[in-house]
This record gives sequence, C-alpha cells and structure tokens, in this order.
Amino acid sequence: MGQVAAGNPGGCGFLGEHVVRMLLQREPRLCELRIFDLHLGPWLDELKTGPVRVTAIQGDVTQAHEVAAAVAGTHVVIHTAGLVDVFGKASPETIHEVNVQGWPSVTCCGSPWTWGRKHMPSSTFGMGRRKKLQLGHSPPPHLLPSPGTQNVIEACVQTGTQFLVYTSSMEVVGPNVKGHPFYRGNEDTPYEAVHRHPYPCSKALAERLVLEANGRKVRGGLPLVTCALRPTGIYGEGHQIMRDFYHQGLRLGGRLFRAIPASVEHGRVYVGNVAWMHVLVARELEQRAALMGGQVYFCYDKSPYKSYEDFNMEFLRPCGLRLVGTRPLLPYWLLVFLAALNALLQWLLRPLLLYAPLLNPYTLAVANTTFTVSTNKAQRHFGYEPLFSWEDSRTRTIRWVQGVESSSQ
Ligand SMILES: NC(=O)c1ccc[n+]([C@@H]2O[C@H](COP(=O)([O-])OP(=O)(O)OC[C@H]3O[C@@H](n4cnc5c(N)ncnc54)[C@H](O)[C@@H]3O)[C@@H](O)[C@H]2O)c1
Ligand SMILES: C[C@@H](CO)CCC[C@@H](C)[C@H]1CC[C@H]2[C@@H]3[C@H](O)C=C4C[C@@H](O)CC[C@]4(C)[C@H]3CC[C@]12C
Repeated sequence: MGQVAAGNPGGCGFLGEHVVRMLLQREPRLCELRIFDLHLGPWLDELKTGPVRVTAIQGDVTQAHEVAAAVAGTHVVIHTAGLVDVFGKASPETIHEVNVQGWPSVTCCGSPWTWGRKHMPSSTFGMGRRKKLQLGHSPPPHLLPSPGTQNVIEACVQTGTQFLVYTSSMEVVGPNVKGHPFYRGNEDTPYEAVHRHPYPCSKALAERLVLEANGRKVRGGLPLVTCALRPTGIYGEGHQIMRDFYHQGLRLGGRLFRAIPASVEHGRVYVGNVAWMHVLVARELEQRAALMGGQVYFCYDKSPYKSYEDFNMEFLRPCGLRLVGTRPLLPYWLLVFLAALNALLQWLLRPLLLYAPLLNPYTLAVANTTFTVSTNKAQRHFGYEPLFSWEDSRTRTIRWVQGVESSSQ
C-alpha cells in the first residue's frame, strides 16, 4: 500500500485523541486523516500545520449520510466512537443507538431479548426494581433505525473502504452477571459471557456486527477486512475517572478509603499502548488480512496486576493521596446496600436531576470481580510489543495527574 488516508470516528475522545496523535507520529505513509466526532476538541487546531492533511468533521455516527461522507475515500477506518456509560447518565436506548445499530432483534450475550416486542433487559443487573421499558409493537420515533457501528460498517461497504478496526472492550467477555473470575485469561479462554447492563451488551453486539462484516464485498468488489481490539480498563493522560478519584481524594483531605479487597485483580492497560496497537493493526491488516480478518485481540501491556484501587494509587500516591485501610473499611453487604440505594435514588430523582455516582450495582460488581488478561496473540499475529514500558506509562500518568492538580488550583 502506498499513501494512506485514515478515518477516525470518535477521534476526540480519551482514546481517540491518543490514536490520532499516534497515527501522526508513527505512521509515515499517512497522507490524510479525517477525525469525525460529535464534539471537536480545540487541540485539533495544532495538528493542522503538519505535513498530513488533517480534517476535523463534526458529525454523529447515528447519521448514516454523515458517516458515509466522512469515510468516503479512506483506506482504513479506526472506529473508537462510542457512548461509554456505566453510571446511568444515558438511556439504554441511546447507548444502543450510538454503539450498535437501530431497531434490532438480537441475542444479547446469551440471553435472548427483542427490542420493541417485549422489553429491554433491566439496565442494571441485580436490581429487581429497575423500571423496564415497555414498548409496543411498532417502534417509538426515538427508536427508529439510526445505527452507530452499523453505519460505520455500511459506510465502508458503500464507499469502498476495505479495512475497519473496531475498539471493542474487555466487557464483551466480562465480568459476567454471575461474578465469575477471569484470571489471566486469553482470547480463547472459555468464559460464560452473560450481561444485562446496556453498555457491555452494546459492545458485544457491535463487536459481533464488525466481525460478521469481515469478508463482505465493498464497493469495487474487494472484501472488507475487520478486526476488534478489546482493551481492559484504560488509564493514562485524559482519563476522566482517574481525575474524579483524584478530586474526590482532595475533597476528603488527601485520603481515599479502601472499598475493594486488594486480592481482586483488575486488568489495566496504558492508553498509549492501546493507541499503538490500533495503529499497528491498521497498518498490518492489508498484508495479513487472512490471518487477522475477523479476529479479536485483547489490548495488553506490562502494567502490573492489582486491584482497581491499588492500581490507581500508583499515580495518586505520588500526587499526595493515600489509601486508608489494608482491608475494605465497609463490609461488602453494606457496599451492596449503598450501591442499590444509589440506583434507587437515581431512578427516583431522574425527573428532577441526573444523579450518577461512581458506585452502583454494576460498577461495584465490575470492580469486585477479578478480570485480568495474559496473552501474546497480538504479538504473534502482527508483531505488537508495548511502545511504553510500565515505568514510562506510570511517569506520564503521574505527570498528567499533577497537571490536573495545578490547572484546577
Ligand atoms: N475507557 C476505557 O477504559 C475503555 C476500555 C475498553 C474499551 N473502551 C472503548 O474505547 C472507545 C473509546 O472510549 P473512550 O474511553 O475514549 O471514551 P470517550 O467518551 O472519551 O470517547 C468516545 C468518543 O466518541 C464520541 N462520540 C460519542 N457519541 C458519538 C456519536 N453519536 N457520534 C460521533 N461521535 C460520538 C465522543 O464525543 C467521544 O469523543 C469506546 O468505544 C469504548 O467502549 C474504553
Ligand atoms: C466501588 C468503588 C470504590 O472505590 C470503585 C468503583 C470503580 C468503578 C467506577 C470502576 C471499576 C472498574 C471500571 C471499569 C473497567 O475498568 C473497565 C471498563 C471497560 C470500558 O469498556 C469502559 C469503562 C469500564 C466499564 C470501567 C468503568 C469504571 C469502573 C467500573
């Protein structure tokens, strides 16, 4: 392949910005980059003076014509756009609409459910009181087909873009609703992937759409080559939840309180390495289409296996915070109760205001279930090695948190 034009829906998000910068720094054949996002960041202006033609397009992935216009003429699309919401800020319909497609009749990760015929799955598992969405036989106007990921696939097919890289998530696999541990698993590890929360359901469905599209003929007759990358919990510069924990710690007088046992390991991966993996896949898909097409890859690096809270302290401790307690300060049943209370309050307050705290039954279950990966599939298939060592990733993230501190003073 000669010169490359790339499209990046979601290019202004946390991961998307790193992918954009990585493409510009590390892909010498790149001649044009189209960044497509609902919200364009001011940092894009600084990119427009370099040798690569950078076009920022404000648009919505649920609008087919906007996506097709942005994708037309590109060689490769890196689809990082998505609604990442595990806190109940967006409705399940909106999450599905942006992350997957419009009006599906689908199987959600093992449990069959049909949109529009009966009801949506309860959006927060373990919550019997969650209001179910009762729908009639014809879709209400806000649920009429207006696909997100489906639009990206169709845009590639219609305009002749042959390579599609999709940012999936570890959540496609788990943790599942049963809280089964996934300990140092790889892409072939058997695991019962059963979800009810809209976010993992939407990611699983979208991933399946992308993988099933592998081999479809695009305009011009060549086959579409797709693959999906599954990051674990991403951290690094720009990570909103890390910022939230940092501010919470400052409010609590420089302390955070342990809620999760240190023995529960949660997989994490540095954003720069996730971005690097996307760039490598985009580069290698053409040469290794037979091997990589239709495949999934966990995103991994040398970040240590730790609990979610202990891992965050790797960055927050050097910024002056401490984690109080060697064991959880509250008994687990009380956390479960508080999480359920938060969910109830969210539901009761919804007509008046958006109450979306970090702790809810879903986030508690994810944080409290071991989920770690150990694999070399990306190394075997396309030669991936992490670009940033753990020490580098740690230093960069600490420096960023320290910047957050000074910019908020
Ligand atoms: N953050 C993580 O820990 C993590 C882990 C695994 C997978 N992922 C996946 O990585 C991707 C990026 O996540 P992120 O953490 O950077 O999230 P983010 O919210 O920072 O970025 C998502 C981007 O998508 C854009 N977007 C949302 N709706 C859109 C729409 N309708 N049209 C166009 N653009 C739209 C947003 O404006 C945003 O810029 C997502 O698909 C997410 O599921 C994230
Ligand atoms: C119980 C609290 C006490 O301190 C801790 C709550 C932490 C949670 C808010 C986060 C724990 C695990 C996170 C998720 C995980 O890292 C992987 C994800 C996959 C990705 O696709 C989207 C983000 C997320 C779901 C991430 C969200 C925040 C946590 C649930």
